[in-house]
Amino acid sequence: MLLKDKIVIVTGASRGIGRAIAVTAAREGADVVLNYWGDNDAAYDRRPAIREVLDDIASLGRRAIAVEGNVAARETGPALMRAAVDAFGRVDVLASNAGICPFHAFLDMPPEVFETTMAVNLHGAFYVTQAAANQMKAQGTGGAIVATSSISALVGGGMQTHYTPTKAGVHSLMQSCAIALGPYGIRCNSVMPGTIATDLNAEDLSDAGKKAYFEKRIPLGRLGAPEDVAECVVFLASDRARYVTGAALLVDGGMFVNLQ
Ligand SMILES: NC(=O)C1=CN([C@@H]2O[C@H](COP(=O)(O)OP(=O)(O)OC[C@H]3O[C@@H](n4cnc5c(N)ncnc54)[C@H](O)[C@@H]3O)[C@@H](O)[C@H]2O)C=CC1
Ligand SMILES: C[C@H](O)[C@@H]1OC(=O)[C@H](O)[C@@H]1O
Repeated sequence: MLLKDKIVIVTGASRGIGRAIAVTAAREGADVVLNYWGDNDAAYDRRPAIREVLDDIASLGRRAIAVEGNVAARETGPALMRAAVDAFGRVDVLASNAGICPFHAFLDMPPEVFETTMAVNLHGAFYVTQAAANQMKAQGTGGAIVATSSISALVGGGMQTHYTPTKAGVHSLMQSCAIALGPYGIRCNSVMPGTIATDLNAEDLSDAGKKAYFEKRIPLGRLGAPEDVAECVVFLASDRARYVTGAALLVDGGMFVNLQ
């Protein structure tokens, strides 16, 4: 088991990639703190989603608690660490995954859409990472932080001008944190998923032509599944990746390299 008896915090764990990370970590022997934001789940009509994740983890024989909190709020990171320590005694791994992508054109982008996307995706990742790093440093046991960046850190999207800079920022955050936290034995890496079928892009991909375009562009011939990403996060969080820090792993079925 890759994460036997590790304590893992996952942000954005009620649905999609975060849910898969949480369940995969539990399958690999971890106990898990599940962060989520009910307002976001409600926007997708999925408000009880976290209950299913708690049940999945219990059925694997591992422990989990759910802690609601908007990662964009500065106090959420420290609150997550307190909850983890109260329930399980320490923090070994953070999967900083929560994110939003409200597709919108650039020229008439409402400032609140831009600012909320920055606040959740980038500021949220910063504050939760900072809180986890302080907890791990105080424990003196090292740790691993894996952020969900994106292929969008490397390439653009005309309806994602507010989103792609947050994913480049998350990638850069992990690179700089790898330097800042290496002396404490804390490794920092990111995954860069391509197009993974989740609620986040279900509406966008309901355009059959767009979905077919992606499937054609991806050498492996299919959209990603949340579990495809989760397995890579668990690897980077595990001791198998003990000499890997500051790295970014594309998990995109080969889409990025497919020029022609
Ligand atoms: N789906 C895709 O194709 C890709 C997704 N990503 C990234 O993966 C991450 C997860 O995305 P998906 O699973 O697709 O999304 P999703 O919409 O399926 O799930 C989002 C999760 O984040 C939580 N959340 C939303 N806003 C939050 C907030 N303010 N505070 C705390 N939790 C919040 C929700 O409760 C839910 O658990 C995001 O960072 C996204 O940018 C990256 C590349 C591709
Ligand atoms: C939500 C999009 O389909 C998805 O998000 C990303 O980060 C990927 O680049 C895709 O564009």
